[in-house]
Amino acid sequence: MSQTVASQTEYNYKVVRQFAIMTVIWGIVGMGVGVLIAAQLAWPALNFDTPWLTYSRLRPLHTNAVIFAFGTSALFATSYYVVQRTCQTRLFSDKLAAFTFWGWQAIIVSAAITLPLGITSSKEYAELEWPIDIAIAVVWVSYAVVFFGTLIKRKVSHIYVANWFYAGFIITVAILHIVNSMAVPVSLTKSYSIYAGAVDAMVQWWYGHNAVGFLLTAGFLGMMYYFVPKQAGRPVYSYRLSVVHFWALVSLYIWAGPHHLHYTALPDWTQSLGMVMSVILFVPSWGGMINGIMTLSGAWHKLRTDPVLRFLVVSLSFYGMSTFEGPMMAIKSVNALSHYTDWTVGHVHSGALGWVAMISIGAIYHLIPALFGHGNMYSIKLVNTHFWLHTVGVVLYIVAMWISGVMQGLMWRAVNADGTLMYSFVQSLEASKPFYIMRFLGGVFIVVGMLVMAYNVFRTVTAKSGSLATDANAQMA
Ligand code: HEM
Ligand code: HEM
Ligand SMILES: [Cu+2]
Repeated sequence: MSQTVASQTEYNYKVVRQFAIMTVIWGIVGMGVGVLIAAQLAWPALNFDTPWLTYSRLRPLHTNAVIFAFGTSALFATSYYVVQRTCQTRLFSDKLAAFTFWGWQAIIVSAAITLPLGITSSKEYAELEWPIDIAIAVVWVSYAVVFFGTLIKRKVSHIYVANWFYAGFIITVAILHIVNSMAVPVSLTKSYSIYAGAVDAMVQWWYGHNAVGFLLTAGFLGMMYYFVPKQAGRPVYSYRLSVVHFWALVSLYIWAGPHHLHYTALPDWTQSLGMVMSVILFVPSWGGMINGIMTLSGAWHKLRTDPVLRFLVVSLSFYGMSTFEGPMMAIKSVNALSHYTDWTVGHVHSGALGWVAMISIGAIYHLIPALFGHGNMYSIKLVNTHFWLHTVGVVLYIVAMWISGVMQGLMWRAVNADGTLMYSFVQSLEASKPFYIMRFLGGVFIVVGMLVMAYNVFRTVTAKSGSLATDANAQMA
């Protein structure tokens, strides 16, 4: 406890606390909207004939809320924490850090207002209109100044590998966002991309794919390299592997975007290049996963008693699964079946709910007690309950989408002896309905888990200092 007080004066934990709490809140909101749109797909009456409640407007609200509010708040919280701890110095500027917090929250609120109103640039994961885009660029550059400023004034000579991944994520997202958002405004709420045709599509998916590679992957690998060793109480399995797979990952990811544009007007050689780079990308991805999982060598028994560690390790298994599935789906003949189907949506959520959400949830469970002066969460049992609710939910979601996705792909390509289509599109929708209900149920499990987390966090934050057990095993027994 005294150590915590000392380090609180030395480090800026306020901004970390703020982002950590908002991670939980935006997680509930973003995944709650996910459950709503999942329900709309099963029961279309839930669109209520109201423009701002229609699926088409709420779907981007979901993706923006989970990626840029939930996931990115987790990245802000953990990167600000990790960079201070590993550089043994306070953040470069408290004021600028506070600006990134309030600025980012303001951007999220403006997204939550404009998207349901139907104000959109129509570029996936970059829907926000130009005034908000400019605000994002300003906040992001401030984030870079705080992060790199802190790295520069570090008190140790070495730069810990987690910071390499956070640094790669911060720089690349800035470049992706600025290049892809270049547009000519025609009014305050409408603009047109400066790119046209196939070039516009390629820029968009260079952005979209690398948002996955650098935000949803590299950033969270930074998280992995700090929180997995910490929670396991073991050093990183191989430091050399971490550096090698960092450089391999960043230099390969950037080429793989065309796998989103197979069989389009994009030149064929570009599609093949994207395919090959995606297949090779499997290697550094698994390098990272193996390095994380092997960090548990000698600490495997802790998985039995520590649900926080379980969140972190299971997230790595999902990371391995989605980065095996992704290269496979990038092969043109496989993509011919998977594209436009729910298989893609299943792949997305094994990455998003399995990898991104689980590693974030694990990291937040590690952070909350540390930030609020406790040895542990209010209830380890409730962390365990959350772990199972989330795991069951993700499995229901992914399995439902695999089945409906492959089924859709096969139904759409089935032909009769005379060459006519065997099934109408509506028949494929009817066949999908049970799986949409199954996905909805998976989502309900997950959101209930998030509410359990919110209660546990609330009780931890408001507990009298020193009143919570410090030994996880004692609580579990
Ligand atoms: C309770 C949890 C969740 C539920 C029920 C849910 C539900 C959905 C639904 C119904 C869709 C639309 C699928 C379609 O168009 O057919 C969707 C799309 C999407 N969701 Fe989620 N979601 C959840 C959590 C998350 C999380 C945590 C993330 C990211 C960290 C995420 C990222 C995405 C993305 C990127 C898409 C777009 C996929 C694509 O275009 O292929 N979701 N989600
Ligand atoms: C080696 C790693 C990976 C490769 C090669 C890969 C490849 C692919 C491919 C081929 C698609 C389908 C494109 C289409 O048919 O439209 C796809 C979609 C997608 N993947 Fe991955 N993937 C990888 C890892 C991941 C991870 C770890 C995540 C999430 C954390 C993720 C998130 C997504 C999203 C959000 C989409 C849907 C984009 C959209 O259409 O809206 N991917 N990926
Ligand atoms: Cu991609």
